[in-house]
Amino acid sequence: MEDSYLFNAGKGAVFTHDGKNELDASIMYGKDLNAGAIAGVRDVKNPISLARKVMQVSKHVMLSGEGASDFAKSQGLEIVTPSYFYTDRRFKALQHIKNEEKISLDQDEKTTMLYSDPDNKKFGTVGCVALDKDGNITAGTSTGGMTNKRWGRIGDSPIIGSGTYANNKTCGVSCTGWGEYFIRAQVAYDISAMINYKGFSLGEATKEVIHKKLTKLGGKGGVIAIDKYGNMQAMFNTVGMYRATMDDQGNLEIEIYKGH
Ligand SMILES: NC(=O)C[C@H](N)C(=O)O
Repeated sequence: MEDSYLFNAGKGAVFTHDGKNELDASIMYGKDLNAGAIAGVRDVKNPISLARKVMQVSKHVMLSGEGASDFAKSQGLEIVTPSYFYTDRRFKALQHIKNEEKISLDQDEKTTMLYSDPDNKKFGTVGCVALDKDGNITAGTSTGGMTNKRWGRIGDSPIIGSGTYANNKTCGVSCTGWGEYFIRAQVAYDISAMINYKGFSLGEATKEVIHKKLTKLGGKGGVIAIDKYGNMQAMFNTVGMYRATMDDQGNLEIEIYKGH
């Protein structure tokens, strides 16, 4: 999905205020709670592969910027020129937001960042949660962040517990949405904690965190999640969220708007 220009991750990522693409990603393994994350990377073709290397090869959990790129090179990952990530559609979205910013200077900056970009209403971050036959859960998330971000802004996607979390005892979660709120609500970890400490089902936990906690804060977005029994859940408070599930028989379901 990072290689598809349609999603806000890898190729097709949104633009920063300065017209650059800065990529964030994270991955977590539920068996041993090992995790890897990278933030603000500009030249690594597949950010999620780099996050995975951080998890598997380094002693660290999170690397950022040029240091993360240096580590990618040392691991032989594919490096691209920053222009590889460019797409017209995303660049136009940045111009659109900047124009609106000029028109409505009195508007709250955060509101402008989110709502004046039509594409951003669907966010477009990519995420994956999986349960294997041995009961191991993995969660991963990759994103370009939010259009018009600046000052090295980092969202929830590379933050373990906010945008990504996995624990074999409970569930795996990957988030998309307005990152600042997902960080403040610790969305991914909180869903796992509700299952762990309160005995909630996956459905109850995702509903509580998205429709009560996050919504009350004013946050917009959603999660995909899978629990240790293989139950799958997509919960969001936006109009739609592109998602697909596949069971152990290979049955594929693809949905965009609210479920039936
Ligand atoms: N597109 C997204 O989902 C944005 C991401 N959650 C962020 O705030 O960086």
